[in-house]
Amino acid sequence: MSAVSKEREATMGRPYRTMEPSGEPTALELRHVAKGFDDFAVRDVCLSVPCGSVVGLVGRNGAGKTTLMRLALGTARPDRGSVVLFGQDVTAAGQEAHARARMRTATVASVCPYPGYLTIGEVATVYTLSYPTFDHAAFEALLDRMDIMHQPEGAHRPVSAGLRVGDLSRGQGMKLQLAACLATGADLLVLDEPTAGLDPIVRDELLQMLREHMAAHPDCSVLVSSHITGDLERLADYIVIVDEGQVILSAEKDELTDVMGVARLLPAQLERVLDEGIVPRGELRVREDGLAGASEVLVPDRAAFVRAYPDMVCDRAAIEDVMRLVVLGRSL
Ligand SMILES: Nc1ncnc2c1ncn2[C@@H]1O[C@H](COP(=O)(O)OP(=O)(O)OP(=O)(O)O)[C@@H](O)[C@H]1O
Repeated sequence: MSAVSKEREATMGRPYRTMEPSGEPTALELRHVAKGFDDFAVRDVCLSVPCGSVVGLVGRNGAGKTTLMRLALGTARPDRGSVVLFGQDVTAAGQEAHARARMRTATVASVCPYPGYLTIGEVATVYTLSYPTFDHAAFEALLDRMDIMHQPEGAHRPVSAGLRVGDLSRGQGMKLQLAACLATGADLLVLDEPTAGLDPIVRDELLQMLREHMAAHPDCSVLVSSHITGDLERLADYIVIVDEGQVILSAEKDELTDVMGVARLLPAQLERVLDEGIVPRGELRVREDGLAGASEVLVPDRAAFVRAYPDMVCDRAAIEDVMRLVVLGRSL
C-alpha cells in the first residue's frame, strides 16, 4: 500500500488550522461553546470577532453556521462554554446582561423576518423602540439610495413609507433589512447569508453599502455567513470554516487567498512531495479530482511550494478551494 493510500484513512473533518486568541479587544467571542440537539451538535467551538473586523463564516449546508449565530445572539443557550459580548461573559451574567449587550448588536436574516402586513414606516417604528440609537434620517437615506423609497421635494413623508413588507421583492426585503440594521448604529452586525438569492447587481449594492458603513464606523464589527465565497473575499478580514458543528479552520483571509495554494498533482508528483518532506507532515490536504488519477492538494505556502517544485502547477487558492479541501480532503 502506498504512503498516500495508507494516510487516506485518517483525518477527514479534523481541525486544519485555528487561530490562537490574539489578546486584542473583541466584539464577540465564543469560548469552547457546545450545544446538542437530537441529531446535531456544536462541539467545543472557539471563535472571535476582533473589534472593527469582518469575520466570514463558511461551511456546507447544515454545518452549524446559523446555530453559532443564534448562540452568539442568545436565542439559543449553550450547554457548555461561554459567549462573551464586548468583553462581558453574558452566559455567566444571565439573560438581562445578554439582552443589554444584544442592544449593541443588530442582525440580518437570510429571509426577511418582518411580518408582511407591516409598512416600511412601521418597521422603522419597531426599530426605534428596540434601538434608542436608531437613526431615521440615515434609514431613509439608505432606502432612497437603494431605490426603495424616495421623498419628492416638498412632500411630508417618503412616497414608499406606506409600502408593505409583503409587497417587497426578495431583493428589496434584504435591502430593507440591511438599511434598518445599519441605521441602528449597532457595534456588532450579525448577518446570516445577507446576499443569498440576490442578483449580482443587488449583491454588489449591498456589499458596497456595508463596506462604506465599515469605513465610516471603523469600530463596527461584523460576523457574516455566506455560501457566496466571492462576496467574503471582497469583504472579510478573517475566515472561519465550520463543519459538523466544529471550527476546522480560522485564519486571516489574506493567509488563505495570498499565501495558500492549490496544486494539481499526478500520483508520482504527490509521492515525491511526500517523500521529500519539504512541506511539513499534516500540512497538506489532498483530494482526488477523478481526472487521470490526479489530486487537488491544498498547500500551506504557495510561494515556497513553487520554489521547491517549479515543474508542478500550483495556483492561488480561492476561499472555495480552501473550504472544499479542508472539509473533504485528507490530511497528509
Ligand atoms: N432547534 C433545533 N432543534 C433541532 N435541531 C436543530 C435546531 N436548530 C438547528 N438544528 C440542526 O442543526 C443543524 C445545523 O443547522 P444550521 O441552520 O445551524 O446550519 P447552517 O450551517 O446554517 O446551514 P445552511 O447553510 O443550510 O443554512 C441542522 O442539522 C439543523 O437541523
